[in-house]
Amino acid sequence: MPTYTLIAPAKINLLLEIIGDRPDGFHELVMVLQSIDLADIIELKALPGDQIQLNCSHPDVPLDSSNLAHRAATLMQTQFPDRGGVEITIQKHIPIGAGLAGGSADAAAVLVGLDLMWNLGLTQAELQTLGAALGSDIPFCVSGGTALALGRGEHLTPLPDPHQLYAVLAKYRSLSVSTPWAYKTYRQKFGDTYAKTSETQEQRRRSGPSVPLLTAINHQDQEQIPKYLYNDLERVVLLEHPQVLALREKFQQLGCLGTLMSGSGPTVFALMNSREEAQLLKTQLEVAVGDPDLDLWVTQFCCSGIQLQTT
Ligand SMILES: C[C@](O)(CO)[C@H](O)COP(=O)(O)OP(=O)(O)OC[C@H]1O[C@@H](n2ccc(N)nc2=O)[C@H](O)[C@@H]1O
Ligand SMILES: Nc1ncnc2c1ncn2[C@@H]1O[C@H](COP(=O)(O)OP(=O)(O)OP(=O)(O)O)[C@@H](O)[C@H]1O
Repeated sequence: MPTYTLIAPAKINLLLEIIGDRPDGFHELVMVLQSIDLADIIELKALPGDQIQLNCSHPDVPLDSSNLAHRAATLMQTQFPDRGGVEITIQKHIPIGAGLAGGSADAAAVLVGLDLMWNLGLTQAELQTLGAALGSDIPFCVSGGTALALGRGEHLTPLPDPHQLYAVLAKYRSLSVSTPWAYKTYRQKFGDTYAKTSETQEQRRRSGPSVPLLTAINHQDQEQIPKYLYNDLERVVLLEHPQVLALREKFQQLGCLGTLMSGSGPTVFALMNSREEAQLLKTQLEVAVGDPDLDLWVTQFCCSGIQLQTT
């Protein structure tokens, strides 16, 4: 049986606005999500029966049914029974608990890979619906690129890709942030400011910080885009982790187009116009911070989600 090798890009949030609560206990969001070329590699091999075997050399990645990739395989077996088992090997490159949707990207790769392996012919929308049952970032990870995400994060509208932007990523290796903790803390601190009705939630969407960013993206006004980066979760995560706030401030001092924490963090990114400028900024931050625990990457915006590796 052939091996299916899939590339699973990470995402950064160019915008994350919290509108209010939903009946299902999640938050109503406005997000602009962007795929980047930092990716996990997922290999799928058919196994007999219905066994799911998970391999990953990264010590912090669970190998049991709590792994999102494992949960994606179980979901596919439930929806499409008697198609066989699968061996999943994850080559981890996306840092864990970083705000980059590492687990979500792996789960999205398993959905796409099993669709191909079992020759199901599912549409991207069908795969995204399956993904939404597992986690709010997974639908975007299936399709990737640049997208507006509403609802819990599963209602996606593709946007023109702001091509040729580069993101320098900075994350302390020893620091991860729990997404549930970030949202729970935000609700505790700012829940009284939430829009409570569907009308007021719609008003927030039409008048919030996403408006100028979406205008700049839709008009492909490259220079304007970085000016309108916005993330509500910074209000809890940067307060809890001052060393992450310091990274954001250092990027600003060194000079970049714009800087923001991605998702629930703690990764902070800074946008630059070229790989050379991004590489220089990475080196400058390395020297300025001088902490061996700080990991840095130079990444480029990419216009796709899960891709089958053909070579
Ligand atoms: C922070 C982001 O990564 C930004 O892209 C996403 O909003 C979170 O995506 P995710 O990690 O796939 O989130 P899920 O696994 O669906 O939910 C994890 C937890 O985050 C909180 N959560 C998530 C999404 C959302 N719209 N509202 C929430 O309050 C809930 O407490 C939930 O139990
Ligand atoms: N395939 C996976 N890769 C990494 N972490 C996983 C995976 N499956 C489950 N996890 C668990 O999920 C937790 C969050 O990891 P993940 O890297 O997805 O966070 P994240 O990038 O912040 O996600 P998001 O940006 O969607 O909030 C980890 O603590 C890990 O235990």
